[in-house]
Amino acid sequence: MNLLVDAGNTSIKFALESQQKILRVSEEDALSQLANIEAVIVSKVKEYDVLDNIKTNFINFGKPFIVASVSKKHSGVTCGYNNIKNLGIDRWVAVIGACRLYPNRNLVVVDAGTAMTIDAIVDSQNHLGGWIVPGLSLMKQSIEQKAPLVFSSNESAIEEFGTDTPSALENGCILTLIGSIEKAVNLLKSDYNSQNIMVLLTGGDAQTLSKRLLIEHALEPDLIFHGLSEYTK
Ligand SMILES: Nc1ncnc2c1ncn2[C@@H]1O[C@H](COP(=O)(O)OP(=O)(O)O)[C@@H](O)[C@H]1O
Ligand SMILES: CC(C)(COP(=O)(O)O)[C@@H](O)C(=O)NCCC(=O)O
Ligand SMILES: [K+]
Repeated sequence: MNLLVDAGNTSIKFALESQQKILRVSEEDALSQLANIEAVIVSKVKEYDVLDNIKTNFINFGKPFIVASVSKKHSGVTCGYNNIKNLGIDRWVAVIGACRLYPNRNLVVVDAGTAMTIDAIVDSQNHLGGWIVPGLSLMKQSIEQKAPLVFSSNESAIEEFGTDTPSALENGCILTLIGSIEKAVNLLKSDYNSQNIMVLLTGGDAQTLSKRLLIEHALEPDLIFHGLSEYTK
């Protein structure tokens, strides 16, 4: 059994993996299982103290603690970045996970976390690159911080055109994110002659976006973990 870790900019998530089967667990449960873990594989875009503790524990017992990194090619997928070192590892493992789960589709991989990232993959192995935009919370917070008259509420209505400030803000930000996903799909169709496109949504705001995305898509909350499990081979 392996421990997979997704250390994002907002939160750190854990999963246990055995023979490619993935089970999400709490930090507490992950730590309580350490003695039974053979290897730890980590995607991190930010440092967390708990990771240092796990690493020390693992190294003391002579067990592998693997920090995943981007390579030009992994599991048959070619990285589209010119300088691969600059691509976020969370994006790269999500791309690898997506290609594993949907080997016969052209893909738009959306990780709606602190930032929302979009990555395009054609011919099930050719990563073209992508976009980084502010995530939903960040987008709303940044306007609220700079414009004192703009405020949000937990009760804003779902509507196309907002009829009060919280609703205008919430719907504007969500539909901005939706618009960029649709733009990526349209670009793949028009400029890359791609058919058979699948949009995959992961990250903390995946469900919120799913409700407003009218084109074919799938929720894949464990995409990063599926990608990390390719690093155990
Ligand atoms: N209960 C929640 N706690 C924190 N963030 C949440 C919650 N529900 C939705 N979100 C949204 O999810 C985002 C974080 O998603 P996540 O995938 O964990 O990000 P990251 O991978 O960057 O750590 C937040 O920016 C916020 O917009
Ligand atoms: C774009 C990101 C901040 C997204 O991080 P997240 O929102 O998932 O925490 C992360 O993938 C990152 O730091 N990327 C490095 C820059 C790049 O991918 O080009
Ligand atoms: K993200």
